[in-house]
Amino acid sequence: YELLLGSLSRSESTSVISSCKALLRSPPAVVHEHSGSSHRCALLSLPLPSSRASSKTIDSLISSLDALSIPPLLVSACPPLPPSPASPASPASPASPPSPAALQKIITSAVSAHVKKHGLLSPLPSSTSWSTSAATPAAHYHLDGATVDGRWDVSTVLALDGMVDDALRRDLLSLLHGKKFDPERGVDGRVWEQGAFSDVVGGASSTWGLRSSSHARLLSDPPPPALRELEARLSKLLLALNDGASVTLCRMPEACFGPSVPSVGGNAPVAADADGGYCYHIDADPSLLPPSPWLDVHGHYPNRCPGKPRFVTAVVYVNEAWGETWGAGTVFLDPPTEETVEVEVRPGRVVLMDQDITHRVGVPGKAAGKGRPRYSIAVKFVLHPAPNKVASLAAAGWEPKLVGSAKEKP
Ligand SMILES: O=C(O)CCC(=O)C(=O)O
Ligand SMILES: [Fe+2]
Repeated sequence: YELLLGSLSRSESTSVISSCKALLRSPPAVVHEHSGSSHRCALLSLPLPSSRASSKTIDSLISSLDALSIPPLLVSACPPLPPSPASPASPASPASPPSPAALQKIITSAVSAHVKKHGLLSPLPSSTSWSTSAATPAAHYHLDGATVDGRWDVSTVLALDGMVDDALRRDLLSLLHGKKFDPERGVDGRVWEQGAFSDVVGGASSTWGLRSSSHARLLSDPPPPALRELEARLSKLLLALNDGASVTLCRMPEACFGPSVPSVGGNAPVAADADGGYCYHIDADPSLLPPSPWLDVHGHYPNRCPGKPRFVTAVVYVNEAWGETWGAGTVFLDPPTEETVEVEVRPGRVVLMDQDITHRVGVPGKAAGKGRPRYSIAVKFVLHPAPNKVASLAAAGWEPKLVGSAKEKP
């Protein structure tokens, strides 16, 4: 049998081979290694007696690789490939490897089958009558400055007004409370429950979280029309900011984390949460993902790596009204310098942010009243860039304010 594995660096394939050696009586031969595409791979020849034995061996091989934190993409396990249509001059031996072009073709089609099977690339619609010229930047920050792989890298926070008008904001808000309920009076107990939400793994919390039935409504497929419209506006804006068709906005697929980390959430902080109810957290970091079908294709990489999907969250503040002194803005932290910036809450404001930024939900001040919640809906996306490019979140003319380590560009 031949085994085609993807997402392998040279050192990863060395580990794969030693794992195979440990599992099989005779070690596999590396038939071919290919690194000429974004899907690195190795084609290994395994001495497997039958298809039943081979699926068992392959399962344990994959588990042992998972245990080693090596993300393999098993793209095919099949009887040896026929020799490539070689030129008549080359010897037609059955052991001769397929040509790089033939191998590339096999990999490409195996990878696209895997991508399709796991819903890793489902572009969001961008058709909407909303005009991107309505979007205006209310705040724009760069944080987390660092040289990554020889490139100066910063993360972005961009607050946009004019994306969610009053009608859309009202429809989004109505996803968070029942009909005829006045959302300014406190959370709707049919939609929210206390302690259902924690923004850090294993965190205990007395804050309000969506009940699972309300959460399921937000996550429904197709999405509620208001969410669909929000996503279409975002998608249209990002296409415009990145010169047309070169980027693709998708929901963060379930195949990244499984169902325990959903792509849509709601928040309803109240003044009573001031005593440590909300913690700093990151939403996700593609360099720290657990083993998953997503990891098998994309591997680990730093967010904003050229050519790689960028993990981005959009937070929308959906209250009917919000007083200037009521606080509750989202707080963003630059860990190396501990500098923070806060984006202020305005009804309908959208905050776009890199998911690896350390941030926390803002809690309303006493002036907001004891029980008045500040509502937000947070949607997680992956933004696929053009080949070898970093997809942009802001227009060229929208000058960022540099925060903390972002000022330290060498
Ligand atoms: O509502 C906010 O201020 C931020 C929301 C957030 O960080 C989240 O839902 O992960
Ligand atoms: Fe968050």
